[in-house]
This record gives sequence, C-alpha cells and structure tokens, in this order.
Amino acid sequence: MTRIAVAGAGAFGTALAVALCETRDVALWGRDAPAMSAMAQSRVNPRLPGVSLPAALPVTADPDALSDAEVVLLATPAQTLRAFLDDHAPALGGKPLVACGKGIDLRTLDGPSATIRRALPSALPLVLTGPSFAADIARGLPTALTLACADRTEGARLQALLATPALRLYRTTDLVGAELGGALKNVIAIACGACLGGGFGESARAALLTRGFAEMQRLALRLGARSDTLMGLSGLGDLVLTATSEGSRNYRYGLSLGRSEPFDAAVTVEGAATARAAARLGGTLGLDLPVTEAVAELVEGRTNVGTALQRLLDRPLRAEQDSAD
Ligand SMILES: NC(=O)C1=CN([C@@H]2O[C@H](COP(=O)(O)OP(=O)(O)OC[C@H]3O[C@@H](n4cnc5c(N)ncnc54)[C@H](OP(=O)(O)O)[C@@H]3O)[C@@H](O)[C@H]2O)C=CC1
Ligand SMILES: O=C(CO)COP(=O)(O)O
Repeated sequence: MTRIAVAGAGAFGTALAVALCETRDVALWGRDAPAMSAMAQSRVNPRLPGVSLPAALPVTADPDALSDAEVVLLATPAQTLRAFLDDHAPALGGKPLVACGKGIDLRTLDGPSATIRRALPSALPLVLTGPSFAADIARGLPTALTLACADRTEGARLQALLATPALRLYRTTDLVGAELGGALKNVIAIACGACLGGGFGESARAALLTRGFAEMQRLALRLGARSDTLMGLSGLGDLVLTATSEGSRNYRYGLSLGRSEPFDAAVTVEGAATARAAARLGGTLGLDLPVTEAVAELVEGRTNVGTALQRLLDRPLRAEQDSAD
C-alpha cells in the first residue's frame, strides 16, 4: 500500500513528493492523464523546471493512488479544493488529509480545514504551511514548516511521517492560525510587490509589511487563531519570505500591478482571490483592514497603486497597537 499520496501535480505537490520519496512510499497524483503520462516518461514536470523526478516516485492520474493511500496531501490551489474533495470523496473519506494550499475559498469564505470538514466530515484535517518555495524543497534545501492538527496524537504521528532530514516540521493544534497565516501573507505580499513595482521604495514596503502583519493578526485572532501561531513560521516567517522575494508569484504579481504591466493569468496567485475573501470577512466582522481592502480593489481593477497608497497615507493618525491608547 502507498502510505502517502500527493494530490495535485503542480509545483508544490511535485516538490513535496520529490522530497518525501527519498524516505517514504509516495505517489504523485494529477488530474490530467496525458500530462501525467508525459511526466512519467520525461521525469520532468514543466511546472517545476530543472527538477528530475526520482525513478522511485510513481506519477499517475489513476484515482486508485488516492484510495490506496493512508494519508493524502492536498496540493491544489485553494479555489479548487472543494471541487477536488467533492470529485474524490469516496477515496478520501475517513483519512488524514493534509491541506498544503494557501488561501480562503472566495465562495464560502472557509479556510482549507473548514472546507475539508464540510466536504468530508469523516476525514481528519491537517494543515501544512510555512515559508517554502517549491524549488527549494525539491532541491533538498533546508526548510522549516508548521504542521497543524487538532488531535495531538495524530499530529505527532504525521509530523514524524512527513518530516525529512532537510524538511523540519514543527507541530501545533492551531489549525485556524496556521492556515490563515499562510493565506493572508499572500495578500500582503501583493501589496509589498505593488509598492516596489510602483516605485514607492523599500521603506514604504517595510511599513506595508508591518501594518499588513497587524491586519493579518487582527483578522486571524478574531477568527479564533492564536497570536503565537501568527508570530511563527506560518505567519511572520512566510510573510518575510513572500513579501521580499521575486521567487514569490504573489510578490511578482504585485510588482506587475505596480508597474502597470500584464501578468500571465495562468500563474497561480492565491492572494488575489484571498484578498477579496479577507476583505469580505473583514467587512462582515466590522474589522479595519485597509491594506487588505486596497489589495482587493487593486485586484478587481477598482483603483491603482498610487491612489491606493495615498488613501492609506491619508487615513486618520492612530495608535500603533490595537490595544494601546
Ligand atoms: N509553489 C510554491 O512554491 C508553493 C505553493 N504553495 C501552495 O500550493 C498550492 C498549489 O500551488 P502550486 O503547486 O505552486 O500551483 P501550480 O499552479 O504549480 O499547480 C496547481 C496544480 O493544481 C492542479 N489542480 C487545479 N485544480 C485541480 C482540481 N480541481 N483537481 C485536481 N488538481 C487540480 C493543477 O492541475 P492542472 O495542471 O490540470 O490545471 C496543477 O497541477 C497553492 O495554494 C500554493 O499557495 C505552498 C507553498 C509553496
Ligand atoms: O507560499 C509560498 C512560499 O512560502 C509560495 O509563494 P507564491 O505562491 O507567492 O509563489
């Protein structure tokens, strides 16, 4: 029996499968049968160029790879997670399902763990998140991630199963904090990219990163997250990586918005839909999320970077901390 299946043969799913197959029994599953059979032949995934797929890694579009697995890693983009779970419910029910995507479903405003719970109440949801570019993981570079599971015993078991010598996993029981840290940092990364792309400078980016982090905490804490989770790998750690590196697609998308340049619509940019979802959540909860709202407006083409930044500067002066007077 294959112990682990990775569902979603994009850059991240492929990287995780490559890393895990050194020490574990893993299969990489993708929905596109011709693409998976080309990948099986060429041992290369065009979504993760420069990485050879080890001979020991089966790559397949056969749904049996999902039903045969003890644990399934869900590496599809957040906006497609619900459809994937619905399509494969009989194969996935009752299993630990590890959500690896970073986003909030725009239709339901659910994070990945609630999406799993709603679609498959018998499954055990986990969240794997934190600062990690797919290419780094696939190359075996040192990486540290957070694995969240409400059940401590299962969390510890999966932590041992999914860690590798180079991929160090820390565990937590705070699913909401872990998934919101990963989802919301993408929104702030877009803001930071737009700032740099628009020529507003690194000091302004540092301000946006910091005030954006305050917004991440404001929303996440209100939704039940723990503050220390946001201060960890899944929040601050991933924000620092994503909001400062052109390795990030969210950051590059922001750069292109700032430069008024087109951006390839086929590239996965989770923060675009998540900005809109988070702005809606903030509106419903009566929270002040000005950076998030600005990104949602940018994504929807309702403002431009210069106007959005000026609006942020024009806001009334306030205390830095929400709790301070
Ligand atoms: N890339 C990275 O460095 C990292 C990515 N992540 C997260 O991982 C998630 C996936 O990103 P990434 O792999 O980079 O994205 P990619 O764009 O590289 O790939 C997305 C993959 O998801 C597949 N997919 C889309 N919809 C479905 C569906 N309904 N059923 C099955 N498969 C589907 C696509 O298949 P098809 O080709 O057929 O469309 C494609 O293989 C995102 O949430 C991202 O934030 C997290 C950490 C790092
Ligand atoms: O989540 C990531 C790094 O931790 C990948 O970021 P992008 O999706 O912006 O490329």
